[in-house]
Amino acid sequence: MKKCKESVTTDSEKENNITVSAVPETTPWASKFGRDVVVLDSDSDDSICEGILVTKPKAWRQREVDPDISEVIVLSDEEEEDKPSEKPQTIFPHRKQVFKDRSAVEGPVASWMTKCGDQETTLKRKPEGSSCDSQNSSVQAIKKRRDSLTDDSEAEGPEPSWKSQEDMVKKLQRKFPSLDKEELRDVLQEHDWLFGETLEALSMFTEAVDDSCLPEYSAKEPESQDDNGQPTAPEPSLDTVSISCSRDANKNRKGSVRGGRRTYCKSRGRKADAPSPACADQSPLNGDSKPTRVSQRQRRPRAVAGQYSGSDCSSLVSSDPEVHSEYSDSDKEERADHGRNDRILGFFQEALVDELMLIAGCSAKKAQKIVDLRPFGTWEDLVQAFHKGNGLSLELLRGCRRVIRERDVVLGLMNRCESVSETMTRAATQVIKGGEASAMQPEILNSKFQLKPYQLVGLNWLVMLYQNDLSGILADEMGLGKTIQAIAFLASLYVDGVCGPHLIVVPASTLDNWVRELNIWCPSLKVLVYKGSIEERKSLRHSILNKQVEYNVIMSTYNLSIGTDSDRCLFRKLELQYAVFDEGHMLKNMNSLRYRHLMAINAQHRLLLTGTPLQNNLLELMSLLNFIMPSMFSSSTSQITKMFSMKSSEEQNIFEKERISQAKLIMKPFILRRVKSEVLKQLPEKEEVVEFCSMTEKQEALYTSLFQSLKGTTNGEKRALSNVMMQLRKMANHPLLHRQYYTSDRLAAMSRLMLKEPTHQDASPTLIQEDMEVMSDFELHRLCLQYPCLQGQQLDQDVLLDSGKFRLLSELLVSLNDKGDRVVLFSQFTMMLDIVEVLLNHLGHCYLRLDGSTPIADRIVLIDNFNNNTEIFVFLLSTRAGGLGINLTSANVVILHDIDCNPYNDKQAEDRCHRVGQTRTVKVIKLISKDTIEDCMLRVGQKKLKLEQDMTASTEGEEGSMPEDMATLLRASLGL
Ligand SMILES: Nc1ncnc2c1ncn2[C@@H]1O[C@H](COP(=O)(O)OP(=O)(O)OP(=O)(O)O)[C@@H](O)[C@H]1O
Repeated sequence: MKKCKESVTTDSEKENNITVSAVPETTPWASKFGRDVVVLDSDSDDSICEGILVTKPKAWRQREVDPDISEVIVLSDEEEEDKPSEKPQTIFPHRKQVFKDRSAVEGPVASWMTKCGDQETTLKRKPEGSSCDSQNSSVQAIKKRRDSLTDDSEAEGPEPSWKSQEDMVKKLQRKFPSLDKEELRDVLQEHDWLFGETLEALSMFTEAVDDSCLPEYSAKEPESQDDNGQPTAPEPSLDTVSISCSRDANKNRKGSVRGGRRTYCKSRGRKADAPSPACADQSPLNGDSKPTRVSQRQRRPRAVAGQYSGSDCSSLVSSDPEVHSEYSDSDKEERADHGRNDRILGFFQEALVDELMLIAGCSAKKAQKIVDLRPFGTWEDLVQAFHKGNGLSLELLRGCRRVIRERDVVLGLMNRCESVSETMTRAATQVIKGGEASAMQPEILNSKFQLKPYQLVGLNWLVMLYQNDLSGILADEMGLGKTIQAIAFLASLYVDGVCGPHLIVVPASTLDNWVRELNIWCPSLKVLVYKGSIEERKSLRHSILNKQVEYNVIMSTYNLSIGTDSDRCLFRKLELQYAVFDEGHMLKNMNSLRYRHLMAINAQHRLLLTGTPLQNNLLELMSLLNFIMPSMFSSSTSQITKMFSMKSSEEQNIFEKERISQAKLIMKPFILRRVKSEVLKQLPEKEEVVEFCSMTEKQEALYTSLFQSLKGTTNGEKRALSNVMMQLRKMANHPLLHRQYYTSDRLAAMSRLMLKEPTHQDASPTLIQEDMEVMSDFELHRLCLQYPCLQGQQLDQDVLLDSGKFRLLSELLVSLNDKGDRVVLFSQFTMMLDIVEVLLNHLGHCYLRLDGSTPIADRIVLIDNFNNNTEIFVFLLSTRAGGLGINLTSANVVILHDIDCNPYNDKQAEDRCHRVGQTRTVKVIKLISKDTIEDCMLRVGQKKLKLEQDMTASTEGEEGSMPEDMATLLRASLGL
């Protein structure tokens, strides 16, 4: 073997991005085993494996105690790189330590761990009887960390415990029965869990009711009904709700519902006296002066009232004379009541089944019943139809109003976005009229390089956004040169006298590459890299704040820029012009702590760069939009969340399509996306091949037996299923990721042997065995290589190489090598990469390796080595560490040893080779273990990719016909 550089032994795998989604039983895999199948999905927060819960802090915080979980490993929500590594003290130091007892980690405590970056707060396995100490010490450690995190006066206060949060939500729900739990949780979160503030803010909602109204609004059927289903007892009416709400609203017509957003305004430094996000609607783009959000909420329904045709309708207004006399004296209110009922009537008359199902409590069956009962000529007809006999209740009418209100918010947002689009159209027309001059690249850009036509378009688009005081998302496909366009844009600002300071936040793995590109493309921009140890950063902060360093651009990573209170404080204080976020899809979760911290960065404008803006659902896209334009979106996040997280019963029906077109409309002004096939015609092809590998006989037997043993244990429980999936995935890839060769008897013998090692003389063999029991065969094999006393216990080479994928891979690599191809090979599992190394050594191939444990400084060196030294045949990369932002155009073959549950992660990985600079056809080979869980993952992944296609598809007839000339390109890119 010719291993070109010593590979680093990695940490145990971190499959911490897993959720479960159901796969129809009809899939071949499912039918083969005759059971429900779920597939792990990369966006979840945790996975359970063999009773060990591997979770993220947020998920753990939200998790109920699960008796199946014996141990907990809490990972960070953050990316795995560039965190200070706290090496655990274990019997086998390379293994991750675990919380022996989950009760040692309270939800909120765990949540604080997110703030500590990626430090895996873990416990040492201790002899029985001492576990208590360990638990205490872990709690101490966490508490200590928690304290240290709350030191900074500018830092947010600690979040209350999960239980207190729940209590607050419940209390609010009693007060605001029309709002659902998630919505209330959102608002509480935005108000930093200050109950009083939240209550005050919520009181401004038109839907607020006081406690005295509560019994009336409980969501239950009327006590008794007459033959027509009409309530015989006084029934809480929809309008009663609105009337008492109006009272609250009238009292509080001031400020924003989400006063918590003040935090944002405060953090915006120079914009501190600017209007709150809601007020930012008063942008020059929206010529009309905007009402406060409260009044917006009240007006919106009227603005679109009449959308549904209604006939003479009597309202469900309460017959209570007191209520009536007190509030119904306003003609306006009355008209509103009628309008509202008209719309409800119209909705029930016209909505599709899926739309009806948006109403809380409206099942598919009920929705179908409503459709069958049509037409409803009048309001009375409708009310009469909603009775128990029909399986319907009047509660559905109230629910309908909520749905209409949510739609109105989204509609209002769409209107605003449309108006922004119009302004952009005007600006684009001017750019086009400006001709060549507007298309030139900034003179301070290195003249050795020429921006490509579409990159000039991108540059102009960014300039237009800036001129219109908007932020945006440059979402070109991976490898089209987003980095370069962003640099060109900063250069153009510099030429126009806007010299910074700007901040560029990037994943650790791409930091050095960015610095290099900045230096090459625009040496005039002075770059300061904000990284290093806590001490080094402290000194940097001092220099920055005392203006002792000159710079235009500060470069930092996602973790370091918000790693500690002091880091966060720096970027809240600095008055930045632009904050650029590379791989902006990292901000797809608006509930994450990272999101909130980054949101607090004090920048006039934000620019997100991402090649995969839309990964799982429209909601993630909304999260990105909200990040860049909180002024536009923050008032609608709850509604948007609901609107875009609704599941439709049928795939791609009219309703689904409508939502996609709504999302398109909303994002249009803020997102620019081009794909390679449209703009980079000279780029060589990318060929994709799926290689279905039969498992080896032994592997197949093990897989089936594992499947059988897992079969009874799941009971359909989602979490248990995720455990099953992970175990099957491992087996489908390589049996050594499990443990079966090292039986318990063998481990008992080995643990006694271990006492011969000077390092383990005083250890307890029972504990050693206990530690060994949780290791995989491959880890144990490695242990045997490490300790002389275990020599002779190693696994044989044929066992190490016994996997279906290896059989195929061996042949494949030989033939690729013969052809002079160069390969990058990705795997999700670092341990899998370890085993692939064994194969490469066996075959004598020269290789390099990069994964999460590779020091940041070494990464660019490794990448350069690979790109420059054609002797190196294979580059092994973990999908997570090596899949983002790096350039490996010297390779022309990408092998995905195992696919990701999120196909966009695979796409990112593939495009390390398929990008500007590639001269050969790129072959992407996906290895799939035949008749295993991987089959399903592949299918589900393909489905997911469809959403992106739908979102980015041009209108009919335009596809692939994008012309190359500057003006038309610009028009087409902007969808004008
Ligand atoms: N106009 C150009 N001339 C020469 N080289 C270019 C040009 N545009 C881009 N490149 C090169 O192409 C490669 C890909 O560019 P870049 O890294 O900016 O793409 P990206 O869209 O940011 O990719 P990713 O989404 O993967 O981060 C880089 O090596 C870059 O230097």
